[in-house]
Amino acid sequence: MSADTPHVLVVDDEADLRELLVITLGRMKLKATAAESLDAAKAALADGRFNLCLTDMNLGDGTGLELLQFIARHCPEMPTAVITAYGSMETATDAMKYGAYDFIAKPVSLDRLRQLIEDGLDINEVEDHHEEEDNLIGEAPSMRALKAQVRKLARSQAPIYISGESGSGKERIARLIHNLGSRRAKPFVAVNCGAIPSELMESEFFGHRKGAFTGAVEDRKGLFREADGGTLFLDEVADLPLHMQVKLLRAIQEKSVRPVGEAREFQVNLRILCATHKDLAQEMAEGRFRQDLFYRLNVIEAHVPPLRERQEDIPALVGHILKRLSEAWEIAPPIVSASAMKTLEQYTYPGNVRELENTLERALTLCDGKEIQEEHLRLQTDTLPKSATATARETCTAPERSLGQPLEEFLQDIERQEILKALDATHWNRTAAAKKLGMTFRSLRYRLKKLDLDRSPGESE
Ligand SMILES: Nc1ncnc2c1ncn2[C@@H]1O[C@H](COP(=O)(O)OP(=O)(O)OP(=O)(O)O)[C@@H](O)[C@H]1O
Repeated sequence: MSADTPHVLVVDDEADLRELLVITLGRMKLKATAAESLDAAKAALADGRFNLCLTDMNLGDGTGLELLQFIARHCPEMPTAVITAYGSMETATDAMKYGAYDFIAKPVSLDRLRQLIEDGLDINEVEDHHEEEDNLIGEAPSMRALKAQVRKLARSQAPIYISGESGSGKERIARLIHNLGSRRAKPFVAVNCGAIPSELMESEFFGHRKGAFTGAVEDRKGLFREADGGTLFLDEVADLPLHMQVKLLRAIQEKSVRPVGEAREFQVNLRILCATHKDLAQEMAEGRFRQDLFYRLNVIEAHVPPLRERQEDIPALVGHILKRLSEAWEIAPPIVSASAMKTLEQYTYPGNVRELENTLERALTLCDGKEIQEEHLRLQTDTLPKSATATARETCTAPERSLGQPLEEFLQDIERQEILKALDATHWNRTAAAKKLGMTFRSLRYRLKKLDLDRSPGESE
């Protein structure tokens, strides 16, 4: 073994398990040191440098949680995983809150153990991927703290609940956690739970067999299996109907799914991240969100601050967004006049970064392509912000059905116009827009997707 061979510390008071772990590590060509108690582990850590630690939760003279606390103080960079008794999810959750990157339940499966060790050692490589962070603009203290938290969370396998207002960047944070973590080479699958009609949800999530129901013309894998090995991001998770919450909980607990119309179960290995602009704790308190699922998903919370609380980041965001838009539009990036920038900095953005994007997109449409001036922003309180799409549509009067135009298409035009009007009037706050339109948030999300209005042009996938 060379000096570069990763060195793993194994802590367990049960001699049999300790031995099994040491043998497995040896077969993986890794160096192992075993400690039989909390004190012995502390002494080993004080003596040598380790790339990874695997610890049992019961250590005779202490607990795995105490060891995690010691590690957090003395060697926070070292990834640590815990071994828990069968079925004790609460302990596993606690351990992840104390900084463990993952856990493995007894009886220990060798395949799972190998995966756990590989993931842990891969964490050391994560540091090389910092350029990913360049896509997350924000140097305000709250954003710096969030980035530091994201770096830590990327090293863990814990489920994360990302809270924050609509358009504040929750999905972007989820992607960053994935891209910085050990699953980065595997898929990141984002699903908007509010946009899937309730009756299609089970088959969207878990897949179906051809012929399982009318319309199931071919086999479908489902999002869980598409994300296998990677990360599944459940956006607007509070919009999941209760019957799906039960099924989701089961899939997470069993780490397996059964497609509709299929007799077999399929194992899945994924990390779940979720987000909602709603207050999930309140949804739970009011009985709309299952408590058991809440605790399973919300092991650690990351909060994305609203844009109005980090106004110092606005100039950098403006530069970043205009660069992206001008690349997509194949034009040179425009300059922003000093007074326009001042207005942009002072505005409060109920729709957060997405509203800033829409504002700039509209301004870019309205300006001469060289300089964005204050009047192109339309952010004065007496003039509500509008989307570029809406501005373009403003030039048309009420739609008139042209000869031969299919009725369906004509009705969609009207639907699109009404939705854009409501979104403009509410600063692209979709909850408020849905209310204004007299429909549920879920239904609005569904229509936005259907009409291809859920993403601004130039926005990358
Ligand atoms: N810090 C940031 N730096 C650069 N772009 C950002 C940042 N935050 C958000 N964005 C951009 O703003 C838009 C909205 O972000 P995102 O979709 O992540 O928000 P969200 O909170 O998930 O929204 P929703 O609640 O509607 O799902 C995206 O185009 C995203 O790329």
